[in-house]
Amino acid sequence: MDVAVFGANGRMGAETCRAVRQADGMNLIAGVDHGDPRDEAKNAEVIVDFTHPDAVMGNLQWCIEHGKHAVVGTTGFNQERYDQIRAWLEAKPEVGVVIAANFSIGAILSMELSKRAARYYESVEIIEMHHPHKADAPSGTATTTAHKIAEAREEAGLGAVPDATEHEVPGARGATIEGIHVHGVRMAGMVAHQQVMFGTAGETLTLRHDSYDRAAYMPGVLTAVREVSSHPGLTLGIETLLDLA
Ligand SMILES: NC(=O)C1=CN([C@@H]2O[C@H](COP(=O)(O)OP(=O)(O)OC[C@H]3O[C@@H](n4cnc5c(N)ncnc54)[C@H](OP(=O)(O)O)[C@@H]3O)[C@@H](O)[C@H]2O)C=CC1
Ligand SMILES: O=C(O)C1=N[C@H](C(=O)O)C[C@H](O)C1
Repeated sequence: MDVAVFGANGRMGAETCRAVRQADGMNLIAGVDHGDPRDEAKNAEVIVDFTHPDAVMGNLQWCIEHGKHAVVGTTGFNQERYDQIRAWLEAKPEVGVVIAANFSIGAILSMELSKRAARYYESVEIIEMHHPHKADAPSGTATTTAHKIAEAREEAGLGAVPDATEHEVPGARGATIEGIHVHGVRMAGMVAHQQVMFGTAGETLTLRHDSYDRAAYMPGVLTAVREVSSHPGLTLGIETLLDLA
């Protein structure tokens, strides 16, 4: 399988290029970075994107128009962006696009476990901690986790999380995503870490995941590269590809 990588010189792109080169049955035919022509990737069957929230939509439009399957790890997505991608895919129904905020198995399990735990706790908050070079906040993983928890809480009939705050320095309670407070830390020495804290009378539960090395993402990225052509349309997350959902 011929694979190209957009964002090839970046932290994740470089790791992905290494992983693809070493993977059985995969050839890295192009590594495209800022300023390089996308046409270098025109013979690829699958394109992996680890670029920037400002760049990824243009890259995806190009992939879909050129009939290329895409595996996207770049973050910064929202409903409007997903709707736009689905609209582009209407003209190319055979093309597969997999977008995952996190490819590491620990992060995926942490999101699944958070979804299961959500119904049992009146309180929940998310703390995401990353290296200081990250462009977006909150992280894509924290945003996705918050949406999953909010959905589970709604299904369970839970109301708003308890919070008596009346006086607040702006930002002190973090960002709010569907009613879930999300706090972001940017810290030298860190890679990617997340704590989901649940609380109810007399107890708390903390689900913590730590990524220490970008190698953690590669099994998930390679699975998505292998599977994307068998999943036409837009797939969000790799849970279904891993038989987890
Ligand atoms: N889904 C997941 O599991 C993970 C997702 N991520 C996400 O991946 C993205 C990249 O992260 P990271 O590798 O740390 O970031 P980096 O800044 O290290 O890498 C991004 C690379 O993309 C390049 N780039 C920017 N625009 C374009 C473009 N239009 N075409 C081609 N290349 C471009 C950048 O070049 P330049 O610097 O010159 O602009 C840079 O080399 C982020 O959104 C991050 O949140 C990160 C880790 C895991
Ligand atoms: O920028 C990063 O490093 C990461 N980005 C992703 C995100 O925004 O969730 C995945 C992981 O947290 C690392």
